[in-house]
Amino acid sequence: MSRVEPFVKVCGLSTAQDVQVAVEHGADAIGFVLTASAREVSPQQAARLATLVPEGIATVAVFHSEDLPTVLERASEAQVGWVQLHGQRSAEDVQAAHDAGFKVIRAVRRDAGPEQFADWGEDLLLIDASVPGSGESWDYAAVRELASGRQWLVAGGLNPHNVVEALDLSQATGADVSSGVESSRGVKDPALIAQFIDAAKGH
Ligand SMILES: O=C(O)c1ccccc1N[C@@H]1O[C@H](COP(=O)(O)O)[C@@H](O)[C@H]1O
Repeated sequence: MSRVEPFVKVCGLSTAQDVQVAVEHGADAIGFVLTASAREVSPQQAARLATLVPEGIATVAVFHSEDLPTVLERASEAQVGWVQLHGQRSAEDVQAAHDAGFKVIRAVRRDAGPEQFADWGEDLLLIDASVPGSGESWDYAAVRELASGRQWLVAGGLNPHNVVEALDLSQATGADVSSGVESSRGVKDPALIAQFIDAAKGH
């Protein structure tokens, strides 16, 4: 039985080689972490890396607890098309990012209250482990009902070996990875990036 090809985002990239591998293997989105993290890059670094990403592949600036004006300022400097908002957010934040010309991934924790899974106008919902970027896996089937009918990405503890099962269990639209394609914390492994995308896309 054929299945729709999932949307694949690879996050926390900081080198040209990693971006090129992700692009060549068919990633749909490339994430640059612009918040405190082992993967943090400056908006200027992100802007340089974003020039390597062809049109049609989303460039995403990832934020945690920064307020919206800071998010918008840094994302503009990084010249990305999307922002990914973790932390305490509101529908007004999503609207403000849209008004500034960005598409929005709104991230919620897998154990968030049901109101967090409602449609706040975001372009994609992302359902993640309790601590984003920690490599922590979870019961990917648990939010299937809550997220049913939404366009959403499953994240948290994914790697080339479990991504297909996670997509099947969760019925998510796509998958997002960081730790699972690293050789050590914050250091991406190009071979793992390629394996992850190939596995997710069924190549
Ligand atoms: O990757 C980070 O360091 C990070 C920091 C702050 C907010 C989000 C972050 N990454 C997101 O976390 C998941 C990936 O988690 P994992 O490492 O694969 O378990 C993904 O949504 C990233 O965009």
